[in-house]
Amino acid sequence: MHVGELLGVAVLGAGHMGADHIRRLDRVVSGARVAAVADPDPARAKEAAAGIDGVAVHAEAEAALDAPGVDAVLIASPGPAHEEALLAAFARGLPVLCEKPMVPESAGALRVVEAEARLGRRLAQVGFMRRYDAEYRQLKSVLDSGRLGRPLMLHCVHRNVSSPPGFTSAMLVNSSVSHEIDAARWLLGQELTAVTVLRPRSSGNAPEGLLDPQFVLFETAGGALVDVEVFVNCGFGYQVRCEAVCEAGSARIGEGHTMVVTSDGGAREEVPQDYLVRFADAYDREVQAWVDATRQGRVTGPSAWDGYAASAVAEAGVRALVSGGRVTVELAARPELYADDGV
Ligand SMILES: NC(=O)C1=CN([C@@H]2O[C@H](COP(=O)(O)OP(=O)(O)OC[C@H]3O[C@@H](n4cnc5c(N)ncnc54)[C@H](O)[C@@H]3O)[C@@H](O)[C@H]2O)C=CC1
Ligand SMILES: O=C1[C@@H](O)[C@H](O)[C@@H](O)[C@H](O)[C@H]1O
Repeated sequence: MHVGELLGVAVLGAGHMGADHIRRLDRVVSGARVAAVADPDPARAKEAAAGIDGVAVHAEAEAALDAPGVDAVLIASPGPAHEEALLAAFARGLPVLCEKPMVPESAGALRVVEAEARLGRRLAQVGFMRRYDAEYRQLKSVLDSGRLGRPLMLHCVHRNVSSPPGFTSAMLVNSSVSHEIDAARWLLGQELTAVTVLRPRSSGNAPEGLLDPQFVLFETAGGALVDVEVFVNCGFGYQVRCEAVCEAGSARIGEGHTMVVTSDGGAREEVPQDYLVRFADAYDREVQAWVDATRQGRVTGPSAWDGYAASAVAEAGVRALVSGGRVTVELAARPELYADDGV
């Protein structure tokens, strides 16, 4: 692309997240345009691309990458399709914003890291949008300032109203808790080294056979503990909370984002119903930051290494869920390309 031109983005996957990112690229962020959309479901792709000028609609991801005017890729297909899409983008030298989990299995995530390391330059950013959320950023800056002392524990809550069809017990860890894994690594600046998953009695509102809720406990390289209550069929709202307990104080986020409605002699707090509402501003900032950096030829934000580390920790978590025991996290050697990642 030339200076001043809009960044032409191919969006792979036009489901919940893909359609929302297409709307965002088309109407919210500046400096970009949707150049192509790919989805094996042609009706979804056409509906998401409706009304956008000059967009090419394809059933195949690679055809969208090769469409005229494509300078970059946003991957919003299901996790198992990400590795192939990332490698195809790398083969074309295209910068990528890839929704989490980067690749659900750590072996595939490591292949992506190795492919990018062979290129010798970063092309991928992973969609851990909490790093762009105002409350999370405030928490990070309080922890980084040192005024609360050393962090000892993070207590986290991650609740969804209901899980989508096909959601498995493993996905509570490798899809939902992948956000807490990245947030904890980023907030604490420490790797997560071991995982234990406890399984209380499943909610009667969870689909048959789904282990929901779960209680996940991480140990960190610096001796802190991170606990996460994950409950994806809580039925009442989308709640994401995090409290950092430090040597000289604590800081808590996730109580906001509610509207208080007063009527009929009472007051009622309304809770957002999904992530598209709770994290709307974070997604906007994430995609704007990606577009801005990409237009300047830079790659910022969570890296492929962060994506790999999250997958390796989540994989240990799934093993802990199955075994009921404590599982240690094994990470590969970090390539030089990611030496400055901050964790
Ligand atoms: N950052 C966040 O908070 C969130 C991230 N996600 C992530 O976004 C991704 C997509 O999730 P959803 O939109 O909820 O799923 P979805 O099921 O609503 O949509 C996925 C779409 O991808 C299409 N698809 C399947 N294989 C494909 C391929 N090879 N190439 C292109 N398109 C393909 C499907 O036909 C479908 O339209 C996942 O990685 C998920 O983990 C999802 C929800 C929130
Ligand atoms: O990433 C997300 C979904 O894939 C996941 O299924 C949800 O549990 C999370 O809340 C959402 O942010």
